[in-house]
Amino acid sequence: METKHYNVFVIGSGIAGQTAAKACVAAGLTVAISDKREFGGTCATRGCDPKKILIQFADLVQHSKQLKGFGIKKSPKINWKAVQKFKTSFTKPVPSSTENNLTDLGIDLYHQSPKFISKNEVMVEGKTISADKFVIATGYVPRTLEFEGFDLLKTSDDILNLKKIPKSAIFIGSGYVGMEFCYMLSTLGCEVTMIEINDSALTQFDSFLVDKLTKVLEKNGVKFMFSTKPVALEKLKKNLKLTYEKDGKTKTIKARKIFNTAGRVPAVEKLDLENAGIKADESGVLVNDFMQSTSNENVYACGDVSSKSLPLTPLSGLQGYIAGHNIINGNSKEFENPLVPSIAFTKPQLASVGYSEEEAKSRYKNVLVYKEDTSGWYNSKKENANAYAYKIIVNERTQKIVGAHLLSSQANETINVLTLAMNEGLTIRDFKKQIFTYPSYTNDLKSMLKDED
Ligand SMILES: Cc1cc2nc3c(=O)[nH]c(=O)nc-3n(C[C@H](O)[C@H](O)[C@H](O)COP(=O)(O)OP(=O)(O)OC[C@H]3O[C@@H](n4cnc5c(N)ncnc54)[C@H](O)[C@@H]3O)c2cc1C
Ligand SMILES: NC(=O)c1ccc[n+]([C@@H]2O[C@H](COP(=O)([O-])OP(=O)(O)OC[C@H]3O[C@@H](n4cnc5c(N)ncnc54)[C@H](O)[C@@H]3O)[C@@H](O)[C@H]2O)c1
Repeated sequence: METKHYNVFVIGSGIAGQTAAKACVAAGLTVAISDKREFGGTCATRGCDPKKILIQFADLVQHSKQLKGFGIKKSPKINWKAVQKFKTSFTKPVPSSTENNLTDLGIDLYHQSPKFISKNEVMVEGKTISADKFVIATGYVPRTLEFEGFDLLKTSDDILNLKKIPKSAIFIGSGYVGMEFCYMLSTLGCEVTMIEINDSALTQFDSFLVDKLTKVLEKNGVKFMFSTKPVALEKLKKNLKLTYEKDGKTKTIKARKIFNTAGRVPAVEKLDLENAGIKADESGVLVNDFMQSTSNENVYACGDVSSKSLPLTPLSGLQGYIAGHNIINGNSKEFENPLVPSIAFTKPQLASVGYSEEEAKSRYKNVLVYKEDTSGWYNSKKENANAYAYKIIVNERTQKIVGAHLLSSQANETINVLTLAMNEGLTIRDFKKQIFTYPSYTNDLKSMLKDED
């Protein structure tokens, strides 16, 4: 049987795997990448990028709905087929351009899931491959829900490729994926029900703001069913029927489409990690601060699949860079948990960076909590916005911001300004000295940090 050797064998061609592979090949190492799906990873082909393209059309409709009666006569009619064509013009070229780019750099490509057969060997495409170092960068896959008929559930991949807006849809799980797409479909005319096992949506965000966002989506027509457990799914002629349990009762609900948005888990199943002594749990492949497996020193893991991930694109890229650096130079760069802003792309958007109020209060002796419903402010009123609010947390002793939570139509941009202020250690006074454009949402941030004196 054919055997080949590389210095570095990377599994997964998303941002994490590509970043590690490119660094290694640039340093003169022999490198290969394998992927069992199209090359390019989740973000560019079936995640962040196509999602934002589709959601901007919902934003347009939502914005025009807000201004109906103030000069807008009719909401724009969306040609979904054309929208899909536009989106596909971004996603379709990704696999071939990624493959061409990697090949041009001198990286060998494999198109299958490799399986570890020993500590330093995998089997892929019928070949035994040995490598000095392996990089596992396989990302996340949707969580499998263990109930009868679960295989009828669709995932975010299917939402992104919908041929038409369904008449009705049920989402199971109100995290980032569920909330973004339930906002999109409900705005574009779909009758949406959200089923969530927890007692609220987006539990990783501030509840003062999540409650407001939930109310906005309810106004959009979304029916939220919290503390509800799906237990079985059945196909009818036109619809799907979901059986669920709530308050000790078992009931059913029907819809044209039912989406599994109940979270994503590390993609390690197919790799036979045990043959290489690589340890993984529900957090992913267990790694130390050098992104190196804690149980096999020949192996690094980065991006969503690593146990140190916060599953977001910028962090996955950073971890890929650190893994690559440490393979080339020996373990010398540590992953230091940077401040990571995150955002749910609804309208209004919900963004967050740093500590929650509870975390800040447990960490610092005295904290100042700036919190307000700002729907009466000019920026909100001028677009007849459906909600505008914030919570900013400051360490009273240092007068520095330690957490910021924003609900606004521009939160995806303004959260970055606060991230910069936090990273640079600006005090409230320093921040308020800045001159920003007017009238802008960034300028509002200064008013949110009210003067104490
Ligand atoms: C719908 C959606 C929207 C998102 N929106 C955002 C957003 O707005 N902002 C943001 O920051 N993040 C967003 N994310 C998260 C973001 O996409 C991920 O954090 C990021 O893509 C992770 O990069 P990665 O390189 O670690 O993994 P991925 O990009 O997932 O790459 C992993 C690759 O490994 C391959 N693979 C898996 N198993 C195997 C195997 N056994 N053998 C070979 N190859 C394998 C996969 O096919 C894939 O190509 C979103 C995710 C989803 C699903
Ligand atoms: N805008 C963004 O940055 C963005 C967008 C999409 C995804 N992502 C990344 O992808 C990751 C995964 O996102 P996600 O939305 O898939 O997961 P998530 O973990 O954010 O949300 C999953 C939700 O499903 C619920 N749930 C779990 N099991 C359930 C069940 N049996 N029945 C009903 N509800 C159930 C959970 O309580 C939770 O509210 C996120 O952590 C995020 O980092 C980011």
